[in-house]
Amino acid sequence: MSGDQAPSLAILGAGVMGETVLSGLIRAGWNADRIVATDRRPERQRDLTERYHITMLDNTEAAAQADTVIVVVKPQDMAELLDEIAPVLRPGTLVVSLAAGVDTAFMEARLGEGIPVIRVMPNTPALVDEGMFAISGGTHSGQEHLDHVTEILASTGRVVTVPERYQDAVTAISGTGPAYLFFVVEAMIEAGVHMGLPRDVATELVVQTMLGSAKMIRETGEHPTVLRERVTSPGGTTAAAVKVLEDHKVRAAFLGAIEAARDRSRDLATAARAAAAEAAAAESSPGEGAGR
Ligand SMILES: NC(=O)C1=CN([C@@H]2O[C@H](COP(=O)(O)OP(=O)(O)OC[C@H]3O[C@@H](n4cnc5c(N)ncnc54)[C@H](O)[C@@H]3O)[C@@H](O)[C@H]2O)C=CC1
Ligand SMILES: O=C(O)[C@@H]1CCC=N1
Repeated sequence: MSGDQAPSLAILGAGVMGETVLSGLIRAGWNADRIVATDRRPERQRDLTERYHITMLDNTEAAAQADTVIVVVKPQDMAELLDEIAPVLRPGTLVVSLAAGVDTAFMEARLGEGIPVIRVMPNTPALVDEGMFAISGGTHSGQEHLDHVTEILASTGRVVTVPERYQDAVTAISGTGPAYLFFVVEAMIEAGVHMGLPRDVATELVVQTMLGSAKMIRETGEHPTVLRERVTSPGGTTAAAVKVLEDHKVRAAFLGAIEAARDRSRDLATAARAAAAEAAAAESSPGEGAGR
């Protein structure tokens, strides 16, 4: 899809997640000349240029040049950004959104006919090349677009294609998931410190236990319940600990938390549409919003 000419990829809104993708591409050997990025904060522009030697442009310049445009702003900022770049996109430019809640129908409506779009839910472990990406195509995108995005993202993690109706659940599981696991790690380290372990020792114990457990689930292919039962000696320490977790309904709390994330992802779609409607209303009566 992309030719030899630079640049072939633009990252619009290079905050936490935009930089995660950018740094992964650079680590994977992408020439910095093939990537341009944008951010509305000048200090962020300077910082990224210094660290990655990429060219920072404004949104329309970047979108007009690239074959693939990755949009990574907050859902509420998406309408404004898509409206800004829509007039300058060349036919066939692929637009890829990494935003929670923003669906392909919303993007297609703003970008117009003939612009293929792909929706992606990434996660931050892509920063260490262990990301999880779930991708879904829109009405004007085909297998070649999914393959192209898979190839780009596979340099920093695993990529699965899912029907778009799964994306809110995916957002709640793998998009938000690192935060749940960091939360558990924080709690375990605090417990170690509480019991008198030096913080660095507690951290090392917890992090290696997390990594080893994840690797064990993947490499043995065993169900996590079986693995947990193997740690649980009758009448032992694990049984005592798990009883306290069950007494505090920690499993139910996880289910509730993950459903709340799924629901919030749905709300973000509504918020993105509301922001778009508000912007349209302000444009049709420019005096109204003044002074806010
Ligand atoms: N942080 C995470 O773990 C994940 C984030 N996402 C999605 O990624 C998107 C970005 O999230 P973060 O990177 O966490 O937020 P962030 O706030 O770090 O990054 C957004 C960046 O976009 C810039 N920006 C905003 N409007 C702009 C515009 N019109 N033109 C150019 N730049 C603009 C901001 O200055 C900021 O640097 C969100 O839609 C979020 O749902 C998805 C999965 C995981
Ligand atoms: O918290 C958020 O809204 C974003 C989307 C998934 C992870 N972070």
